[in-house]
Amino acid sequence: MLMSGTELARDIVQRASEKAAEYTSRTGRKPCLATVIVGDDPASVTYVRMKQNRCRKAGLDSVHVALPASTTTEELVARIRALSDDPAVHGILLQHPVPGHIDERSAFEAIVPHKDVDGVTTHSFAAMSFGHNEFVSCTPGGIVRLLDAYDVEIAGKHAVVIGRSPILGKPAAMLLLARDATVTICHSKTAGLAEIVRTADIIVAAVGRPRLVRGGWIKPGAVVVDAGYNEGNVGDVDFEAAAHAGLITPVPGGVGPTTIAVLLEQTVDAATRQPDA
Ligand SMILES: NC(=O)C1=CN([C@@H]2O[C@H](COP(=O)(O)OP(=O)(O)OC[C@H]3O[C@@H](n4cnc5c(N)ncnc54)[C@H](OP(=O)(O)O)[C@@H]3O)[C@@H](O)[C@H]2O)C=CC1
Ligand SMILES: Nc1nc(=O)c2c([nH]1)NC[C@@H]1CN(c3ccc(C(=O)N[C@@H](CCC(=O)O)C(=O)O)cc3)C=[N+]21
Repeated sequence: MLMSGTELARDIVQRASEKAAEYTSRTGRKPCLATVIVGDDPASVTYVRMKQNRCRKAGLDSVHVALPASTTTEELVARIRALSDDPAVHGILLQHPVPGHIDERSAFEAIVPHKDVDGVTTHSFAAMSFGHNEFVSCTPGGIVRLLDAYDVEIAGKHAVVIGRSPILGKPAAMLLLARDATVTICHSKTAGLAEIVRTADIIVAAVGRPRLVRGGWIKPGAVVVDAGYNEGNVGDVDFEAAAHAGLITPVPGGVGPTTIAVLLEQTVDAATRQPDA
């Protein structure tokens, strides 16, 4: 009934850390992830710290760039370009969302594609959409890995993705489309959300509203992926009311750990592929 992200993440991280160790014995260096955060939203600071801890445990290095909320687009782009040019950095993650006055898209595009281990650039998005095997957006990539690990058939199924953010909803929809799902993307302007969700075989909740998805919206036997991660460790799905789902991810222990595992895996792959490897 439960799709355990914790278990899947353990396997992915285990393999990534073995590859990291090989890389280190070959080059004398560790794969290195740079994390960039703008402003001091406490939740974002927590996620970034979590990512750094996981890196360390798996034998990766991480460097952190913390910028004030008043940072301009130009300043942020310049910092990210510098990381793109820094041979000691193999992967770059810019924490979404950035403060509203910043052009987030320009900042993402300053990540050179071969360091885009969080899969946020236009290049990576296009590759995902065409089903090419490059860096995927970590959370959506983790979601598809979870579905595969639990033998969920995707082709021909109706997948309803709620949310269309550049790091989650939109790329999740493209990955599911590339796997031949029939995809509906819902967002804040969607009319009749409950009725649409009721027709879903696979539901991906990616909004950031605690318990937005009610039990009555879930078709019996549907597969429910709750990517929401809200204050108090609650997801976007009313978990207690979803006992009739076929499979469901818990929060915590579902999508979150898988996301970080994919991030580490892609950082190791980035290091391995870079010219000096
Ligand atoms: N576990 C993990 O690894 C990750 C978890 N998260 C979590 O997932 C959630 C979403 O994150 P993120 O994508 O970054 O959030 P954003 O705030 O960037 O995007 C939220 C999306 O939800 C849509 N939305 C808002 N309200 C409604 C509504 N009432 N009905 C339908 N759609 C709505 C918005 O629509 P519109 O576009 O119209 O504004 C938007 O597309 C958060 O809880 C976050 O913490 C995020 C990333 C990774
Ligand atoms: N560019 C970008 N990429 C992201 O991937 C990204 C981002 N921005 N902005 C913020 C969100 C949030 N996010 C989480 C990752 C892991 C957990 C996670 O592992 N949670 C644990 C709980 C951990 C705990 O609280 O102890 C779990 O669900 O089991 C949660 C949230 C990634 N995000």
